[in-house]
Amino acid sequence: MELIIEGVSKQYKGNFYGLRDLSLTIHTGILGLLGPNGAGKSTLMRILSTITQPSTGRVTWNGIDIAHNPNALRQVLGYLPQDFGVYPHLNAVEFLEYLAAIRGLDSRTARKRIDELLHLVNLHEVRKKPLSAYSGGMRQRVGIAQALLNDPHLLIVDEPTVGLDPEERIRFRNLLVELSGDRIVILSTHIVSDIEATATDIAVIRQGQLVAHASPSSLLASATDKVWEWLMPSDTWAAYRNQLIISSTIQTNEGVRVRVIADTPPSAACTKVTPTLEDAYLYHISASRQEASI
Ligand SMILES: Nc1ncnc2c1ncn2[C@@H]1O[C@H](COP(=O)(O)OP(=O)(O)OP(=O)(O)O)[C@@H](O)[C@H]1O
Repeated sequence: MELIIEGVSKQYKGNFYGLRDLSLTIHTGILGLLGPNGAGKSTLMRILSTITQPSTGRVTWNGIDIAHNPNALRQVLGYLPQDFGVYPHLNAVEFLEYLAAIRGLDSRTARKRIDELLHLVNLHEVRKKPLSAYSGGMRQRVGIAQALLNDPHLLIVDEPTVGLDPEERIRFRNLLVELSGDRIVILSTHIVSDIEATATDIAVIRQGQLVAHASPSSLLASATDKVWEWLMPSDTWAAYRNQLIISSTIQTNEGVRVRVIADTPPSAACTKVTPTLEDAYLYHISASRQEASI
């Protein structure tokens, strides 16, 4: 299984770009697609799910250009869009049966598959309740179930954990790991912890361009020697806050403990610390921002 994105740009009306010359090759496993708001994640997801076409460049699925033959991918695609809506008066079984019928599954196959999927997403016990009674996390799990109706080879989930509480977020992450198996899963998010424990590969995008593409361990390694901890008095902190790239701050009894991203220590008082994935993400985003401003 291979999804190749070659020099893809998406230009919207008014000379706005959603993507700019983005190239990426994706294989089996979970790709975490990380980027700040407006980076182009949804634009890329919509292109990969054949909802929209690139302005230039091409995407191939196992060698087939999806602009010329979208059905080759659609048949094996599962997609959970960012703004997934449900019919609140239907229950989970009715809703999934409705979607299965639209997608042309025969009713006997659909019933069996829906029963399996409701067990998988842990909603079997509440399958007869109207969806209006579901929590946000439960609705997202219905969303995943509908994306899996055709047992897809490519599963795309766009910012699935927005609005979920921490427990539901962890449950959703674990579900994605269970599902990854022998398929490509693309998980778009701006929350680093969503992909920390799940992704086999991470792509970072900013302003429509690819900033980094690596395994989580290589991404972590790329931020080695670039993360510093600085304990400074609370009244000094205000003078620095806009000059530094800050990964986190913790107020302590001794002052403010600041985690700073920088190529060299910003003060002799700093100590080098081991990077987290969040630090590495911030390092790549800020490096690309600096490059763009030169
Ligand atoms: N239909 C459109 N017309 C014009 N510009 C658009 C359109 N859709 C997206 N954009 C612009 O393209 C850029 C990328 O948007 P996109 O929604 O793909 O980003 P994103 O990374 O998914 O952001 P978020 O995390 O906020 O959802 C943004 O600058 C956005 O304003």
